[in-house]
Amino acid sequence: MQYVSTRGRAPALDFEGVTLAGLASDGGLYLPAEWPRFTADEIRGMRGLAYPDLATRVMAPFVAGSLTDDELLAICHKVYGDFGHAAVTPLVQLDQQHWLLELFHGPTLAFKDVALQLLGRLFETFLARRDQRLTIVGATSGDTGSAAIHAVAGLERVEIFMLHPKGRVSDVQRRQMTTVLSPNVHNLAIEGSFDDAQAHVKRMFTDADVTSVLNLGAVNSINWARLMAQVVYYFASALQLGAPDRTVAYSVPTGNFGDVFAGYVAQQMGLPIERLIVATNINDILHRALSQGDYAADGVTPTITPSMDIQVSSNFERLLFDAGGRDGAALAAQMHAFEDTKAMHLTNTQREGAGALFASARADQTETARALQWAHLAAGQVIDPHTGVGLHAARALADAGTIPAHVPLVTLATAHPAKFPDAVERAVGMRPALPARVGDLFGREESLVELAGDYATTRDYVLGHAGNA
Ligand SMILES: Cc1ncc(COP(=O)(O)O)c(C=O)c1O
Ligand SMILES: N[C@@H](CCOP(=O)(O)O)C(=O)O
Repeated sequence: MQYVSTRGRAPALDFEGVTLAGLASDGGLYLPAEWPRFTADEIRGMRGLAYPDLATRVMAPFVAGSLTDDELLAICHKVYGDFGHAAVTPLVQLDQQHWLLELFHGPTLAFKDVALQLLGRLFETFLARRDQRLTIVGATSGDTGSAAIHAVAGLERVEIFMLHPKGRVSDVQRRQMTTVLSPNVHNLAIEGSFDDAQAHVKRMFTDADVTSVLNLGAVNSINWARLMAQVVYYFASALQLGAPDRTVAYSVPTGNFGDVFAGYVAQQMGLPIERLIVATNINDILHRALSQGDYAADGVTPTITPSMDIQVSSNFERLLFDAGGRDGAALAAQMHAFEDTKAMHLTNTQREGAGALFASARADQTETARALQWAHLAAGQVIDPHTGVGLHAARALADAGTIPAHVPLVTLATAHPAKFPDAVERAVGMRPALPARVGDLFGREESLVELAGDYATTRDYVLGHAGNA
């Protein structure tokens, strides 16, 4: 399998190459040159497979040429054998139509573990093959950071610098990052928003002062391998609900557009997905883009769903490229104009390409709290606020008839409620306890460095400290 950049100028790479490269050298994001497709019979043949076997079946076409099926299967067994639930990503029924897909049974209690645990193993495998080291720079609004740190802490060939917006992640999220005291882990709290942190990270990949001395790698969803691993749970859940003989709809709490783009990939591969609902909080650039065609970032407002406090949404570029006819040069011009003005209009082709599959909705804080209350009272489930955004959108679009009543509607439960205990307690009157597997988080020592919000400060810190692990 070969991968091409959304901006059309970086060299095509194989799976090993894109996994280690992260961002393409032209500033674009890598995508498979073409979508592998399963027939209905092939999908039917996946019914009943255990998660590691299913994961191997779904991901095999993407890794072809870089890993054999046996190598991939061995990695999947190691990774998913350690999850806290035998089903890895269990489905929970809420009522006749609504389901939750619990994605938080990994080590750091968020959906990010499903992909990042795998990515850590892939880094190990490919770096050993090449006898290389990797310096990872990443940005997090709370969950990617801890999942990535847990995936690479202690790895001999990898060092990680993780940027988070100072004071804008929950205490549990921060401690899950800063209490990992491994010498190859650096936590940087920077002034500003997640968007600022993400912009610094992307800039480092195209900054010759950095790339001439460091072999940079990415753990954010700009890295294709992240999205590939997330495609699997769409297959796992849809198969349980009757696919390929029945369509299924999903509501996906969205920030960087990675998780929902993985749903788009599943549909391109032949999974019968009725609709993908893009659910945003009040930082609703994606809802505005999909409903009105205007993609305009106007500053981030902190909310009770901090992981989704994002306005510049990395993976939307992948959708604009694919749905817009895969014209790299045109997209590069569109993205450069957006970088200058922070606004762009979607073309008709892009709107039509996206409109057939995607619907969108936004939830304010009151609506989010009401969704938590409904899940608790009507279905006995305590859910996290990000999942609440998704559930609000799911119920709103089902009530409006956008999703027909006979179509099962799955909301992705992206984090464990104990990661956001204050917001959950305010909404439902009870404080969710941290599962025993995260241990004594509040009794541990923290280590982090606070930095000013400008690019040069972050870059100089990384250059000054890389290689000292
Ligand atoms: C708990 C939670 N829900 C939802 C999201 C949004 O996912 P994505 O950025 O893939 O759209 C995030 C962050 O990415 C998250 O941490
Ligand atoms: N919500 C994310 C933001 C980064 O998203 P990613 O999926 O691109 O890594 C977080 O929790 O850090």
